[in-house]
Amino acid sequence: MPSALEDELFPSTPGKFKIERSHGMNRQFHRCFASTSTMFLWALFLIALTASYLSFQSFVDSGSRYFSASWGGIQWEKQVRNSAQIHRSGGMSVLVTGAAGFVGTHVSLALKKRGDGVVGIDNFNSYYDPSLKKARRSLLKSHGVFIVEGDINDNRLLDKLFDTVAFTHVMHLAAQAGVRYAMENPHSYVHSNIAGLVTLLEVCKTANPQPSIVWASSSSVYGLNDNVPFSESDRTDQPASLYAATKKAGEEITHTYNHIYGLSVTGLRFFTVYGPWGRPDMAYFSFTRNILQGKPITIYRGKNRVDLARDFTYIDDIVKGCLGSLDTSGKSTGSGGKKRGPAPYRIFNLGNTSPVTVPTLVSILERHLKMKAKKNFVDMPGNGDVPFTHANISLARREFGYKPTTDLQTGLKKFVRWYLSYYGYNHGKPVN
Ligand SMILES: O=C(O)[C@H]1O[C@H](OP(=O)(O)OP(=O)(O)OC[C@H]2O[C@@H](n3ccc(=O)[nH]c3=O)[C@H](O)[C@@H]2O)[C@H](O)[C@@H](O)[C@H]1O
Repeated sequence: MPSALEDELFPSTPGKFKIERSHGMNRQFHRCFASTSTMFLWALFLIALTASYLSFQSFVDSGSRYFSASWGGIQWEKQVRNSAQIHRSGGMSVLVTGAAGFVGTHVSLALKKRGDGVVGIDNFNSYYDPSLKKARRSLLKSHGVFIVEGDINDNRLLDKLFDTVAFTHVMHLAAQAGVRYAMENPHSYVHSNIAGLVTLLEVCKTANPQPSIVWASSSSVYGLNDNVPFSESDRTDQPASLYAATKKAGEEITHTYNHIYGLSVTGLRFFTVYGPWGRPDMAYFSFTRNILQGKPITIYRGKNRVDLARDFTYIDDIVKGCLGSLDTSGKSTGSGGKKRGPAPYRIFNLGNTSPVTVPTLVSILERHLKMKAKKNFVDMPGNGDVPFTHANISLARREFGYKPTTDLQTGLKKFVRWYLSYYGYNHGKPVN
């Protein structure tokens, strides 16, 4: 039996076996052997502990995934199928991504109203106030459109949706929007506009039947192009923001899937879309809020104090363009993940064809709100903005009769009416 002194000198805790005094070889050999076997036992113990920890973790992971999943189950499938039901002859069943977004809500509603089946998907992220997205969801729900809460990067969810419904079309509007925010959070653009897009295309390519895809590109792809008005054939290889670069990448990525897998693809270059239920991060929206609250607004100016201008496009015109694109999209040709023949690949500008300067936008808002703005003019910071946009829309006009009919004056009047009915005059002001 080892003595207490021995215990003190040769503690049994592995890793602490340091003391080697004047003991004989025999004893050292004995200790060494003893420590090796102890260490071996400890190693075994640690391996067993790690293994059981890992399997526990994976159990917890899959368990929490199962329990926290907001989709799946008989009731859920029933809601998806009901929402996707077509109520007109020759109608389509459309999966709308970003359905709780600005354009997504309007397009979903228009499709549903004319008798098409619509299922939405949206991740309800907090890029801007999610309560506005939830209000849009309620609006859609009241018209029989169900929005699944989930991310387009979740291929299991997308597979499940395609297992549940044979979607004829995908209207892909989910994206990280905003030109200037790309400097703050670049990875969110890669996550949604690139990784999410690829995940969606991977699912579409293997779906049977393959859906036709219409998706939101952006006027920002024209970047530093200064041919006016912007035509689809103009160069788009000089993006001025990461947002624009990810949208341009989307055009190339969708081309690849069209080329290899026979997916029918239509990319729509939207020009600064505005209107009721719009995006609070956009200038017309935040200007309205600030004017009503008596707060100053910042108006960017270009080189040599030239006013910036945008081809502001009213949401109802954009919706017509989206529906026209879906109706003329042509079929995908692949099946079983294999291309069976060439499929359409199209790109269209959806703009208004009459650019308006930002100060003019502000003066229209002042008139509708019957309030003066406190204006700060600032030189355009180098944050991704371009000086002007102007769409040539002849291609969309030729293909599906696209013809915008709402000028900025009329469109902003409708926006202000909606804004005041939704938020009231006191939006953001403390109630006394
Ligand atoms: O067509 C597009 O593809 C894009 O349109 C939209 O981008 P933009 O055209 O930049 O719209 P928006 O932010 O409303 O700024 C409008 C003008 O106000 C100026 N602006 C802006 C903010 C401000 O505080 N001051 C200001 O002068 C600003 O310099 C600009 O001149 C979408 O947001 C984008 O997601 C994308 O879809």
